[in-house]
Amino acid sequence: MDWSTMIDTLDDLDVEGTTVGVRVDVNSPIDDESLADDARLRAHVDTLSELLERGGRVAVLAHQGRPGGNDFVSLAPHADRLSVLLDRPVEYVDATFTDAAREAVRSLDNGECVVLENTRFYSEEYMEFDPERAARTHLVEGLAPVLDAYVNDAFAAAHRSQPSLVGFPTVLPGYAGRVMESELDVLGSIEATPEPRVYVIGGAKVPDSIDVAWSVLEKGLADHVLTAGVVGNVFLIADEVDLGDSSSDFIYNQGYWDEIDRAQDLLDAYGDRIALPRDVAVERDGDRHEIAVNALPPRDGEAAMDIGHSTLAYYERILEDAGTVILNGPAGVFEDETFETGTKELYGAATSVPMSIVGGGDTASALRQLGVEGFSHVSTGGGAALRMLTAEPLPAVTALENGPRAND
Ligand SMILES: Nc1ncnc2c1ncn2[C@@H]1O[C@H](COP(=O)(O)OP(=O)(O)O)[C@@H](O)[C@H]1O
Ligand SMILES: O=C(OP(=O)(O)O)[C@H](O)COP(=O)(O)O
Repeated sequence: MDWSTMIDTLDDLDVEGTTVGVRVDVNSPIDDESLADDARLRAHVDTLSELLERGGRVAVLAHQGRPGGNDFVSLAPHADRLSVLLDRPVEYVDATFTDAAREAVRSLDNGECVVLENTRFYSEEYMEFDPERAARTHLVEGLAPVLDAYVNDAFAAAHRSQPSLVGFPTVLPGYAGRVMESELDVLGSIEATPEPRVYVIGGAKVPDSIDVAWSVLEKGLADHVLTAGVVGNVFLIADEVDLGDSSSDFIYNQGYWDEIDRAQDLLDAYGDRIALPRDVAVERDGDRHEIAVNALPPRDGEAAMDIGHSTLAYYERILEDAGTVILNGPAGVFEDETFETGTKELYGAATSVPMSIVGGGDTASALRQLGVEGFSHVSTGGGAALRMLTAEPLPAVTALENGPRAND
């Protein structure tokens, strides 16, 4: 699809003196209420600097974390960091669509920037709506009247149909920011990538990963799907492997128990193209200990924290023949040195595939931490990149396509 004829970009926006709501994705790892990684903020510097240098009045909108999570914090640290990255004052306002927020936006001068509060502090933002309904939420009805235009640079959240992503472009002229633009350029033509095509699904967002696996297997886009991380554990349980109580409780407590049935259905339908871990790593006596799947369950209290070396050898053989590999989600709890091996080696092997595309906030942070480099493209998005690489439309992009344009 040539998206560029359907969506305006910053090249089409008359910026000077215009008040622009800019949706970014700065959802970042948080350590004790502070930013543990600023890569997602740095990604948006080009878009924000350009708008400010061209005399725009910028109100930044973004989410951080999910309700109930330890990373569900205010955007105050993000505003502080943006101020350093943009080399200009960035005011933080602890409101999103109230009088205080509107007043802060109205009082912006050309070249000034304000960061509004975490959009998900407001409950409707964590729901999915069609764009017309999203346009009637408190957030959009409250804030849109003080904005002249809307820029979506939040490619990493573009697979969500939430008010800040699909509501604003329904009522305001919408534009793709520079991050959105480059991601759509690179990821827009999965069918043109070399085959065989391998999808690696790891990490912890199990429902999203299973959606993607269904889609790429059903459409014949994937020759192989390699499972790892919590996703791999869910598939092992679906394959009737006894992973022990610790891993099972973790999956249950995350609310992913029903995903086991979906994984089972997927294995029934496409089992010949889905690869499951052959061994897992647990912590035993303070060290890494690998257990073959046929020797499971582990001891009481031990959880599957990484894929083991036998799995790595198996997956690396599949990658040797791949034309394209698309990866999202760490293979294990990479934050702990004991369990970084699976992610480091699997992702390292993927860099030798002719076309290698990686996505995901935690994944990108893991790769930086582990010093793994050399991919064809590192996307700012995980779920969004995977969704795009299933050739499915992204709701936030569709909303930009269908919404009003300045020259309508
Ligand atoms: N076996 C595992 N058990 C528990 N957590 C895991 C396991 N494997 C990976 N994870 C966790 O998955 C998280 C990242 O997953 P996810 O958010 O899906 O990635 P991304 O942000 O790249 O899409 C990391 O915090 C990592 O610790
Ligand atoms: O981090 C994100 O996605 P990712 O983990 O797929 O990279 C985005 O900020 C979307 O967040 P969400 O998955 O809580 O909607």
